[in-house]
Amino acid sequence: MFVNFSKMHGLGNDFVVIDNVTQNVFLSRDQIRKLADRHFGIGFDQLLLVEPPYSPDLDFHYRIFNSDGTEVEQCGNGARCFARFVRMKGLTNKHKVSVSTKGGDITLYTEKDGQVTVNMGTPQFAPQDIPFKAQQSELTYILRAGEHTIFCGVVSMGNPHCVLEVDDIESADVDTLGPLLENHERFPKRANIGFMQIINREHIKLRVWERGANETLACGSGACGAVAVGIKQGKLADTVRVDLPGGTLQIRWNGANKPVKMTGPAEHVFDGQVAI
Ligand SMILES: N[C@H](CCC[C@H](N)C(=O)O)C(=O)O
Repeated sequence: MFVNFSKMHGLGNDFVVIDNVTQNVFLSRDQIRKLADRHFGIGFDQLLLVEPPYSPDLDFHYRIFNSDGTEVEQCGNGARCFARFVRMKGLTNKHKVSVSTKGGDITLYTEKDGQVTVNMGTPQFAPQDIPFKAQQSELTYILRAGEHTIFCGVVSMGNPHCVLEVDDIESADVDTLGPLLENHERFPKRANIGFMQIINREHIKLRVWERGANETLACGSGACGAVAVGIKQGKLADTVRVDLPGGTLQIRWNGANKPVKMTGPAEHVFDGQVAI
């Protein structure tokens, strides 16, 4: 069977996007892992499936698979590419697209300048909503990881995020602490690990060790989670520039039960066909 796909990226966080509205594609975990391989396959951080809506008041359903083959709840950079893909492929002519995901419904707005704004929903901090093992909700938690004592914030953007504040993003020990914390026993579904350097109240630098994908050049839900944690801790303003290794996102959150909004680019690289 041949499957048509588009290769896309959001700030270097790269995706294979498959139209599963006009195609009928089923991929096993092993097939996804093989396609994700950057030498033996196509190569991507995540694979995105565009599917028909599950209810009449939505435009599409959106499934997300990490390069390790696990299906996950949310992908912020992928959502921006999703918005561009469905218009590029003529699946819709709407500028505002409502999409259901495993982690909740999101709304995608394609701006006139080609940037995409995503309403990522309301951040969740209750331990049981992350999920995260804790007696009660705290602004900062203390975790033992190997010989390290880690102070972190924890939040769900539909998917779980652990956010550490670091003094210098370049020297942060992402390769050691990332996998240790991703697989920490207090995260029953593992977690994405954000390393945040606060430049000022309107500007942070961020690196993310992603659950199921290792460090990526950018993580949209991770940028949203880091800003939400920083605002809740009283360290950030309600609109923040987030500089990631792959580029810059603008994140806005007015607190409490308001949604987090993310604005950034979505790029199409090439179309292809792959035998599965
Ligand atoms: N690794 C994430 C999924 C992709 C998130 C990231 N690529 C984004 O832009 O939000 C997880 O397992 O929850």
